[in-house]
Amino acid sequence: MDDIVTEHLSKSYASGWPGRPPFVALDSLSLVVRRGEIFGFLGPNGAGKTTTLKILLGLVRATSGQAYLLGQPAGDVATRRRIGFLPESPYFYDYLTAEEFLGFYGQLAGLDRTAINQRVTDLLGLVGLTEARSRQLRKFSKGMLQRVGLAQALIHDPELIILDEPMTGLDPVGRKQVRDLILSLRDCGKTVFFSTHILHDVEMICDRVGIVMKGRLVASGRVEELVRQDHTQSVEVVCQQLKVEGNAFIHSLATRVLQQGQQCLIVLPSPDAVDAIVGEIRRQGGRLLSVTPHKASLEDLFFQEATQQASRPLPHMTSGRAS
Ligand SMILES: Nc1ncnc2c1ncn2[C@@H]1O[C@H](COP(=O)(O)OP(=O)(O)OP(=O)(O)O)[C@@H](O)[C@H]1O
Repeated sequence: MDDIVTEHLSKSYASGWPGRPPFVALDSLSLVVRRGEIFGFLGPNGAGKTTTLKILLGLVRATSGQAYLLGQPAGDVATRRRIGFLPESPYFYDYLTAEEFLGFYGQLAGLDRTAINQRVTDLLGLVGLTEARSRQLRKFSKGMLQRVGLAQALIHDPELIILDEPMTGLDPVGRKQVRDLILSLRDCGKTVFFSTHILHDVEMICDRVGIVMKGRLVASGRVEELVRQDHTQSVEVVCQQLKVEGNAFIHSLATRVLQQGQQCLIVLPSPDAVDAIVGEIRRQGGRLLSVTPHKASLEDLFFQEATQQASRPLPHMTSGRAS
C-alpha cells in the first residue's frame, strides 16, 4: 500500500509583475511513499519541498497533476484526521506549558479529556519531555520546542506523519533526538515523510529518498541504490618507490597524481583501470601499498545533480494559469 502518491504534480506561482511569466516551483513531480517507511525528501533551499508538502496537506492547490494521501485525494478532510504535520516554522504559544500546549491541540483534534491526559503523558514520555511537562514553552530550548512540536503532530495518533525540515536549526544532539524519534515512529508502524536539506540525516535513517531540484524530482530510491547508480566511483592507489613524473601512461589513466616523498597517490575515476595501473607500478619497480575504492556518497550524487541542475535555466511557464 502506498501512503503518498503524486502524479505529475506542478505548481506555478504568479510572478506579481505584469507581463512576467509565472514561476514554476514544481514541475511534474511524481513520487510514491510506501506504508511504514521513512522517506526523506531532499533538496536545496527553494527546490520546492515546502510547496509539495503544502499541496499534500491541502494548504496550496496544485496547478496541475494529482496527489493522494492514504488512498484519498490530497485535502480530503476526513483523511486529514489520519495525518500529523509539523510545519517548518511552527508557532508556539509561549506562555502555555508543554502540557497545556498539547492539551490544546488534543482538543482541536476532538479528543476527550481522559484521552488527552493519557496521550499527553505518553507523548511527553516519547519525546523525552516528561520532566518539562509543567514548564512554559518560552523556557524551552530550540531542540525541546522541536520535540514538543513533534508531539503536537502526533497527538491524534496519525498513521502518516509529514514533517517539514524537522532537524533544521538543531545542534547534533537535538538532531539525533529527532532522528531517534522518527525511527521509533517507524517501529510503531507509522509512515514518515520529511523534507530536509541535511544529507547526513537522510543517510542515517531513511528507507528511501527523493531528491528534488528546481521543482523536479531528479532521483528517487533507496540510498544504496541511488549511490550505486552513480558511476563516478573512484579508486585510490597508494604505492612507494615509483617515479610518476614523466610517466605518461599513469597520467593518462589517473584523474589525480600526488607524489609526496617516497609515497605516491594515484586517483582513478573508476575501478576499470586498477589492473593496468597495478601492472605498471610493478613494471616500474614500485611497491603497491593499498588500493581503496572510494564509494560514492549521497553527497556526491547530490552535488552532481546540483551542478547539472545549476546549468539548467530557471523554469518559467510560457502559458497556463498560476494559482
Ligand atoms: N507564495 C509564493 N509565491 C511566489 N513564489 C513562491 C511562493 N512560495 C514559494 N515560492 C517560490 O517557490 C520556490 C520553491 O519554494 P519552497 O518553499 O517550496 O522551497 P523549499 O524547497 O521548501 O525551500 P526551503 O528549503 O528554503 O524552505 C522558491 O523559489 C520560492 O521562492
